[in-house]
Amino acid sequence: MRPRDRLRIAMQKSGRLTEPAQDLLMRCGLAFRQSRDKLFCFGEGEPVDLLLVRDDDIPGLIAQGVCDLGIVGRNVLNEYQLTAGREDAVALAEWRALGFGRCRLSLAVPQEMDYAGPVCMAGKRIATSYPGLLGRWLRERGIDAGVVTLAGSVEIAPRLGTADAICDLVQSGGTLAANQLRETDVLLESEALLVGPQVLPADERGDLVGLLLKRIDGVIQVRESRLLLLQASRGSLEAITRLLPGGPQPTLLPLAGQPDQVMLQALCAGEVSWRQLEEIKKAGAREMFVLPVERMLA
Ligand SMILES: Nc1ncnc2c1ncn2[C@@H]1O[C@H](COP(=O)(O)OP(=O)(O)OP(=O)(O)O)[C@@H](O)[C@H]1O
Ligand SMILES: O=P(O)(O)OC[C@H]1O[C@H](OP(=O)(O)OP(=O)(O)O)[C@H](O)[C@@H]1O
Ligand SMILES: [Mg+2]
Repeated sequence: MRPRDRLRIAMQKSGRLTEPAQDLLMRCGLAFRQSRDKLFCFGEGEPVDLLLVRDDDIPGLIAQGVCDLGIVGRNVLNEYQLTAGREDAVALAEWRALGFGRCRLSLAVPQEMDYAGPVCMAGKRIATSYPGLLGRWLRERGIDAGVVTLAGSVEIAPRLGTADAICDLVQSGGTLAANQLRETDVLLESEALLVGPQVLPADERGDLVGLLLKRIDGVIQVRESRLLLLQASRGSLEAITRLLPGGPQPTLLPLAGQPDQVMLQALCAGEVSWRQLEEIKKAGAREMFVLPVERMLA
């Protein structure tokens, strides 16, 4: 493989992860110009480019050293790790969990089936696009079942009579319900991940990965953070501080000409609800503001 001085990230060309992955990279300060065929995005500021591909191809592209990082669901990464051949150049690691694309890989059976646990699957046929993950789950439980591998529309297999149960991704459960199926066991909890080689390149690309990881941490941290500002008398501070939702110690600023009054500034780890604000006000706060946080660098 020819050495590269630019970092290359693989992401899904078109699908559920495309928009949130683009949004994440944009929030990390990266901007791109897309090629005509829409398969490549050239990084305009930092030397970081994107390769736009089917999500199933992402782990292989990193393992073969074609890309340095990728954004892909844990379901796809783990399936790859269980089923790929031995041609990989590098072992893969979960560098960051990104908090979007949340779903689970579950076993589901027809609503009318008597299901008293995984042993009921012995001798049955299970349709799935995840033969590696399902096979491991069955092996761990010593269950001998048939695995029918399908590329898509797995939920329809029991109605077509080609399988007795399915193992597929579930989020709201709407697709299962629409196909008269009921979820019985969760095999894997998944979300989008930043995936990369276990050992980072020892050149400029390694430094770029370090920089990107720090920015991603900042983006993830501020995504739900709020900055709470309020005024209060020093006497009510103890009661107010007890009500503050999570986060580091608040900062106190004196108010000019009012020695017993302060302004309090607190970084809250999650949303601050109206109810919480009303409670804090009852404890003596006034002039309260809740502000979104744009950037954070620890
Ligand atoms: N219903 C869902 N809700 C949330 N996340 C999901 C859902 N279904 C799948 N995902 C996650 O999003 C990833 C991409 O899903 P998508 O349906 O776009 O993939 P795909 O059809 O395999 O796309 P591609 O054409 O790239 O192969 C999945 O691998 C999974 O991690
Ligand atoms: O529990 P739910 O909220 O219904 O989501 C689950 C469905 O979402 C995904 O399919 P998708 O909608 O991406 O269709 P596809 O697999 O045919 O691309 C997944 O394969 C399930 O079929
Ligand atoms: Mg796919």
